[in-house]
Amino acid sequence: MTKSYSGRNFVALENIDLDLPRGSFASIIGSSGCGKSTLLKIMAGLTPPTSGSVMLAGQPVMGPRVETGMMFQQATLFPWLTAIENVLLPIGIKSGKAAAEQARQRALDLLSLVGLSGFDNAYPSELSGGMAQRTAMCRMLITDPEMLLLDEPFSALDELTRDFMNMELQRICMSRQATALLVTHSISEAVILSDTVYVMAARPGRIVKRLEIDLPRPRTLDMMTQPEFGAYVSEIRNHLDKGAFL
Ligand SMILES: Nc1ncnc2c1ncn2[C@@H]1O[C@H](COP(=O)(O)OP(=O)(O)OP(=O)(O)O)[C@@H](O)[C@H]1O
Repeated sequence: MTKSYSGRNFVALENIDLDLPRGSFASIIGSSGCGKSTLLKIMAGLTPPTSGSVMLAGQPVMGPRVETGMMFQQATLFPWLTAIENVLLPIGIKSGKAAAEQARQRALDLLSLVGLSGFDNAYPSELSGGMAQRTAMCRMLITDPEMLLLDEPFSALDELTRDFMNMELQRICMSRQATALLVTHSISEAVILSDTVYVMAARPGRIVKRLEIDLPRPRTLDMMTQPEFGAYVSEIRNHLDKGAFL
């Protein structure tokens, strides 16, 4: 697949070929501007590729689909809706108010799954950054998507909350057999979560390395201290553009 931005006569993505088996977790890591977000938008059906296509369960992706859930760096909750109203929003938009009401218990279950029992009626201004991202995670999961597209979802969180959320994400993906594609700037996050890490380089945006991470599941945070983990981190670092990471 390729993507050019015609107005700028600019090749944002060149010869991108990703294969994400059902239930697998892949990460994309690369320097700023190498096209990671563009790739995710194409996968989500938010923008078309210039050539090539995206297939989801054998069907071409022609536009946004309910089978695909997305999360971004910011929680992007509506401030005038409570946590549970935000979670139910995708159901309301897709199937109407009555369907959203019927899904209420499922939304409560999801909030409880991510440790937000009792916060269903809280407004976003009453939630911490981590709690807001957990609410956004519930909003993504309420439609039971097969495919999760995650654009640096936890990068604005402190390290402890981020580690916790990453382990939650793994647990949810494993229990639902969801397929996930994560964009991240963190090498260790990519290694601890992924079955496959794709390293991208810029101008034009392309994949320069595909690395299989052969660590057992479920992954645990203490694996980060193991020599195999360190070896994966070093290998990825070697393939990244010099100076792209601090
Ligand atoms: N709508 C657009 N029109 C023209 N050029 C664009 C558009 N969107 C992105 N680009 C260009 O495509 C390239 C890739 O952008 P993209 O946002 O996908 O990169 P990224 O790897 O996600 O960057 P970052 O890590 O900084 O978020 C950049 O050079 C950007 O300027």
